[in-house]
Amino acid sequence: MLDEQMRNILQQMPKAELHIHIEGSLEPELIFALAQRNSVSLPYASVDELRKAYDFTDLQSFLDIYYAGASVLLKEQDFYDMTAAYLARAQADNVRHAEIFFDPQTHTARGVPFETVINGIWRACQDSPVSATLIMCFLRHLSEDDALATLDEALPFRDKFIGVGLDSSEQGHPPEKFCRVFERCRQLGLRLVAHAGEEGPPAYIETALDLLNVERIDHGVRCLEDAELTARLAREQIALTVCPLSNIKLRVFDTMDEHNLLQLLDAGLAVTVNSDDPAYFGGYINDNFLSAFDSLPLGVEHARTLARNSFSAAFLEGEAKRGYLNEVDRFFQQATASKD
Ligand SMILES: Nc1ncnc2[nH]cnc12
Ligand SMILES: [Zn+2]
Repeated sequence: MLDEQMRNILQQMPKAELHIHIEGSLEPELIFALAQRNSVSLPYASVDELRKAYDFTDLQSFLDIYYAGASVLLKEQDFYDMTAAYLARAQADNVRHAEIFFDPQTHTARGVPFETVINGIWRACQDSPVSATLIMCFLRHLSEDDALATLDEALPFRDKFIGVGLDSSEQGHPPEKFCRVFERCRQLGLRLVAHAGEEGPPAYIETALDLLNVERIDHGVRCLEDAELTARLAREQIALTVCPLSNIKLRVFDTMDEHNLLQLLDAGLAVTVNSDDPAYFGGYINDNFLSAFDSLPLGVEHARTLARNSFSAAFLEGEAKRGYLNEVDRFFQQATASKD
């Protein structure tokens, strides 16, 4: 059991969230409200029935329901409301900065214009006291040509997103499928990340680094299966955006006691803790911290490291980054002062 002081530290420490799919923050209540507002019919009779369907066996079983949930998003205001709800929840968890993924192809394939998606999400970010930037993800189960066409559609809005990522079904869709589009993005000065080593093998982490030139790996927990790769990730301080509750819900690990978060930290990796798809996986970022610290032998020093890592790995300007890191250091000085 976590003691009161540790709970308070985890909840109150300033933190950045670097792995959150905005469509994965769509709570069942909002799905039903938007379905009614937009006259979309859902294959579930009630919020409770929908929630009961959140019993996943792997990544694909989740993605099927996640894409169905996103079908209620049609108007710019829908994207605004979803993003505003996430940012309010993040603020309550003392998130100071969020780098938010969005999946435009999920919406443009249904006939929703790209500008509707990005303008709604972006406007909510502008209106929030939480610092928030956007990372556009390409769906890896679709073709690279589709990703290239999406990039073309996105370019008129280049000032509204800072980077690109790669998500959706990992197995059978290796990073190298997207070499050309990532190279174009690199030349455009976009920051690069990719999901790798969630369900896919450690080799996908290597190719994401070497062939896509990504700067951070989303998930990456399977890296420990390859000692050389682990040593490289530690040496180069490549950040891993780990999502503990997601990994349990999608059965990457059977239970939180078996999660490898502590081994990753002990290997000297630049680990961060994040929520992934909080509406589907049983909690927001603080729930992820609380659950992991409750089940694993992690203490105050680990919390400090994870809070610092979240800002160090963020795509922030030097001065802003130093400001947040100082805030973390002051927080931990005060939080631990009473014990000295
Ligand atoms: N955990 C995850 N892995 C891959 N694609 C995703 N899209 C939303 N959540 C995802
Ligand atoms: Zn993810």
